[in-house]
Amino acid sequence: MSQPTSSGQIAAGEREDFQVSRLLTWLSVTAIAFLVGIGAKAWFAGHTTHAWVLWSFIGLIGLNMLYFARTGDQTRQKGGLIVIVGLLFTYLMASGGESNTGPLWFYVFPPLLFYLTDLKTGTAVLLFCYLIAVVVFQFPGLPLVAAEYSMDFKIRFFATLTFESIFCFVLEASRLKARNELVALAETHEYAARTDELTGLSNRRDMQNRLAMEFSRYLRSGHHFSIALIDLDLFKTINDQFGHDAGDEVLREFSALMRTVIRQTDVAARWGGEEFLVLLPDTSLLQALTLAERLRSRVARQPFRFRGQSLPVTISAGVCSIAKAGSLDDLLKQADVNLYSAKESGRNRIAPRVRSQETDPPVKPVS
Ligand SMILES: Nc1nc2c(ncn2[C@@H]2O[C@H](COP(=O)(O)OP(=O)(O)OP(=O)(O)O)[C@@H](O)[C@H]2O)c(=O)[nH]1
Repeated sequence: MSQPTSSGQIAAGEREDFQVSRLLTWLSVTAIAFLVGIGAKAWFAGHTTHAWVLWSFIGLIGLNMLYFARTGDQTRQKGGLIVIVGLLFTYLMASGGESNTGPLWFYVFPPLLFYLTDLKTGTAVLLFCYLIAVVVFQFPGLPLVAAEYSMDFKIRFFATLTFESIFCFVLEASRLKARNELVALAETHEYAARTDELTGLSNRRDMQNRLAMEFSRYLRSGHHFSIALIDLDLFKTINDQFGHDAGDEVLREFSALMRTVIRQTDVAARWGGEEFLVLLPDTSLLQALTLAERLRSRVARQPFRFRGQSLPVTISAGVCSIAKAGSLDDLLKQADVNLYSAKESGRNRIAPRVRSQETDPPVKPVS
């Protein structure tokens, strides 16, 4: 049987993906605008090669955006952006940028990295970038390394960058913790809103939604479905004779038994009090009657016990197929009429009756 599922969780995931995707686009566009600006500044300062290198990064970012627009692959888009930005910062560090201020751009990296990746990957990439920075700073004679920095600058650069990185790590860790707690809380509330507390089955509201969905599926594609409205016989007597706790236990035990009898795709709900509704997708009336009969006979044979006492539990059910009804209201009304008729004919039975149904003794009302 399908238990209440978390459709909200999927929607939240999609919303988050959409937000990250918007942020990536915004970041890419901002990076392009900056590169255009600082490239132009370098150009007018006479550093034409530097300007061209900066502008070539615009092409890489543009290609990354284009790739995402065509494939929708957000993971690769993130990876691509991190690699491009990493390369850009390495270049700025090795070349010194303008007036040896290139490494200052590195401060943009830690928050970006921790937001776009998880904490582990972010830390690993950051440590790798630190390593590159150490190599560039310590070996100014290496090919492609054109800048040389004073010892004071290097110490302050690493000290402030380390402080910023730790700060970003802690902030991102607490952001993730708060987010996960919120998601868990939302899931708990959503589950509670769809579930009957006593039995763990769907509640009436959830069942009404599912019935509406199944009915529109039927209207759209002609998929038939049936319902069984089930009522525990003389339940008031059980409560009166054995106590309310015994009644609760019967409701729980019956629900557990019903779960084992119906299919994964069927949905069982507590419709109210001691009444249950089972939705049987892609099921004809005859198949639904067979299932209801199987459930009835399992309940009749199952020994229900509470604190050492044996409880007399049987069920009656009214079954109806959508093929016999013009609307959902009509379907529910007909199932109710059938349930009434099962009760009238002596309880512990299913209506409408088919010849194959077993005949267990009817339940006698206790006066
Ligand atoms: N223990 C318990 N009892 C409940 C709960 N919800 C409803 N009931 C009881 O279920 C009983 C239903 O009684 P009736 O509607 O008279 O029906 P019945 O005794 O089952 O008789 P028939 O339906 O005619 O077979 C009432 O006594 C309600 O108090 C519940 O959550 N727990």
